[in-house]
Amino acid sequence: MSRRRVGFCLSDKKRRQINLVAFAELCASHSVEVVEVNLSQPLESQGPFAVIVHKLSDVIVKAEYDSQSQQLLDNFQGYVSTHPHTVLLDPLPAMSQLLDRFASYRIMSQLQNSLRDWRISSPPYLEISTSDLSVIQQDVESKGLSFPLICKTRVAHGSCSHDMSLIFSMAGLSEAHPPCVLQSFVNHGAVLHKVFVVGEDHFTVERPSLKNFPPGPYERKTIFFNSHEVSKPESCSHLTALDEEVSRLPPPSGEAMVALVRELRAELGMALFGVDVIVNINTHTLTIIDINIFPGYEGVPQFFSSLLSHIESVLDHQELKVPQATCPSAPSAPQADL
Ligand SMILES: Nc1ncnc2c1ncn2[C@@H]1O[C@H](COP(=O)(O)OP(=O)(O)OP(=O)(O)O)[C@@H](O)[C@H]1O
Ligand SMILES: O=P(O)(O)O[C@H]1[C@H](O)[C@H](O)[C@H](OP(=O)(O)O)[C@@H](OP(=O)(O)O)[C@@H]1O
Ligand SMILES: [Mg+2]
Repeated sequence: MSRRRVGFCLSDKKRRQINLVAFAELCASHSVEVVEVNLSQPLESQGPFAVIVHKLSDVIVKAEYDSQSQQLLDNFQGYVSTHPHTVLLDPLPAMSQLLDRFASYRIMSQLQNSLRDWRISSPPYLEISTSDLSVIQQDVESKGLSFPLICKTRVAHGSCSHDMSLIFSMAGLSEAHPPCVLQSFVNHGAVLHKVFVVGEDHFTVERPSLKNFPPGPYERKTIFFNSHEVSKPESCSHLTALDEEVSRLPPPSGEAMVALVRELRAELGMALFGVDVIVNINTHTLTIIDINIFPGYEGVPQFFSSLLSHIESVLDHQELKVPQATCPSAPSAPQADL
């Protein structure tokens, strides 16, 4: 059995998106064995694994309310804690924090301090846990949020996590249903810059995005939309078509993206993530609006080669660190709970 065995644990949607057979063939030519992990079977008998690449966000979110998903997660965590040399891409605690927009927006907000020289910021936002309208309105006022506001669910993954709304007035805040975040909307000319990170590499891809709106507040009905209607490569709707032509803004500089990705890698401790950046049409400030776990990497033809390169660097590091345990067979002392 190859010492360089890599397990893949993907959601059905992700499995349809990634041609794992083609990736396994590429890996085989580099003496890396790719194995699909069946989460509903004991991992011990499917292992050993030097690395496990996974997107368990579905399971983690469902485990909150579904015992079968909790069982799958326990099965996975049981294997991980008894195989400390198996490297996860990415670690479960790091992934879990990005499932919560309260946590990920705190990270984006803190990044402003270390990226100030690069004129990289993130919009003012509020964590909403109350349905008391007067409290929400006071907080919007006191925290200096500016209308329009974009309202997003606290949970950042799963079926309802992409349903959002644009709120234009204080009265419209009655449609902000907790737990959610309110984030100042930043006019950016309907162009989104998706930064896809794969280990030491990153790739920036332009995407359609929400159009500009006049600064508020003003009486206008709340607009409800799904983010997957506005920022996919083929997205084209009344929400993404500019009402008036604006001069195209220069894209974020390569150096600024290098600085952003370096800070995010250090902060998150992750290898597979995406960050959404827009350019403020008034200040030309680079504005971080979202961080994603293991995104789709659509528009990144180098994804497979970059992923393999990162996996090989992890395997080489393991072989340097623990030569005999690259592909651990004997479980070691259990690790602290995740
Ligand atoms: N503060 C903001 N200012 C302006 N536009 C925004 C802002 N936040 C989000 N948007 C717009 O809404 C879209 C979806 O927002 P966001 O990326 O947070 O949602 P999401 O569901 O996490 O998206 P995905 O998971 O597909 O990246 C963005 O691509 C952008 O077009
Ligand atoms: O267009 P992208 O690659 O950004 O689309 C991603 C999206 O950003 C989110 O990361 C989705 O993940 P969830 O939030 O978990 O739904 C990705 O869905 P996935 O099922 O492919 O992981 C989109 O690809
Ligand atoms: Mg996004």
